[in-house]
Amino acid sequence: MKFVDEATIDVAAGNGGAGCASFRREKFIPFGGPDGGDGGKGGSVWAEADRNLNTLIDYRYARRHEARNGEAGRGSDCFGAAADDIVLRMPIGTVITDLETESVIGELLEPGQRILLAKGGDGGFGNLHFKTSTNRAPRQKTPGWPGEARKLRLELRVLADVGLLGQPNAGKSTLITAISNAKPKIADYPFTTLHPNLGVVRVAPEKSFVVADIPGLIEGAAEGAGLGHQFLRHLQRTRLLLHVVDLAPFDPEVDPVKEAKAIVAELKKYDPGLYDKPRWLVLNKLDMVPQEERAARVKDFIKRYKWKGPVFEISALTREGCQPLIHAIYDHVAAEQRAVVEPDVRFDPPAE
Ligand SMILES: Nc1nc2c(ncn2[C@@H]2O[C@H](COP(=O)(O)OP(=O)(O)OP(=O)(O)O)[C@@H](O)[C@H]2O)c(=O)[nH]1
Repeated sequence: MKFVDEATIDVAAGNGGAGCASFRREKFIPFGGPDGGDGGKGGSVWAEADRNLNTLIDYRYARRHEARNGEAGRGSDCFGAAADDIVLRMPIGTVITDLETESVIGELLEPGQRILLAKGGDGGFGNLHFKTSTNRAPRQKTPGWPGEARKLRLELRVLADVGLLGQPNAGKSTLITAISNAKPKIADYPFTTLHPNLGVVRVAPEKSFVVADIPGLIEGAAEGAGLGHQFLRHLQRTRLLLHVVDLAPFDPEVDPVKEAKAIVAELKKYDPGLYDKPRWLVLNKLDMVPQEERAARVKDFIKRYKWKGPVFEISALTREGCQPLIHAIYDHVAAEQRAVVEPDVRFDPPAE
């Protein structure tokens, strides 16, 4: 799966229709007044977020999108018809940038959200418009205004619902592979995650969420040493962070509590927004801990780490404990989604 999906398109709104200069010409009315109508407005071009789309691929082929011009005004007080707007449907997470000014026009974040890409030109004035008490037979009319035209870059930032945080080698890639459709590169040496791994986790046919690795978030990342900068942006809408901890480090000198604290300190320094997200602890590699020692090891970790939030004990390798984890994640993500959608639902208080 390609992480960033991009396309460049041209959009052109319609021009406004020209105003008309005309005079009433009727039998028995010798000096009919002006009756030239205004031109119609040109169609505008909009982007609209559609939750059923997940790629910009169509825009790599269909690159030019033009709305129609407004109709010209006519005599007999006829105003030109406005042209219809056109609406380009795009996936949620699309960022739209004006290529000429390099400024971001907007980002589609919620289903149904619309962003104006190019405004249709207003219609010109017909001579009807210029009639005054002193000039009863104006011949003026104005052409329609031109519609806006722009060259745009569309960039899809996949918005992960869940971000994975953890020291290199904690088992993040293995966990993503265990629970999702992603096939990240896994190696038993640190820093294998050079690209963010993304996976769709399907809990049931219509129930899924997106999980993403947060790569290279290592000590020093906040100063720019890590690889995470670019990608952390994509995690801004993440609803939950899973902090994956290697509970059975290969090197006995390594203390998982210290490691965990270091990562979280880094996160706080780098991105307070992400730091404030709900965070769950995922204690990994339990298959490496003898059965009889597990409970004590987990208890000791939680106590020394002073952790009060949710804890999951898993082995990403054997997949033990992964099912309860993904169901809990789904419930959390779905509840948060409802919370986002709910303000749209009107609630009428009962009549007194
Ligand atoms: N025994 C055991 N080994 C695991 C488990 N999860 C991961 N590993 C191993 O730990 C090593 C590192 O795992 P990765 O999934 O690559 O770790 P990561 O956190 O993605 O590491 P980076 O990509 O370097 O950030 C690999 O050799 C995995 O096979 C587990 O639950 N049990």
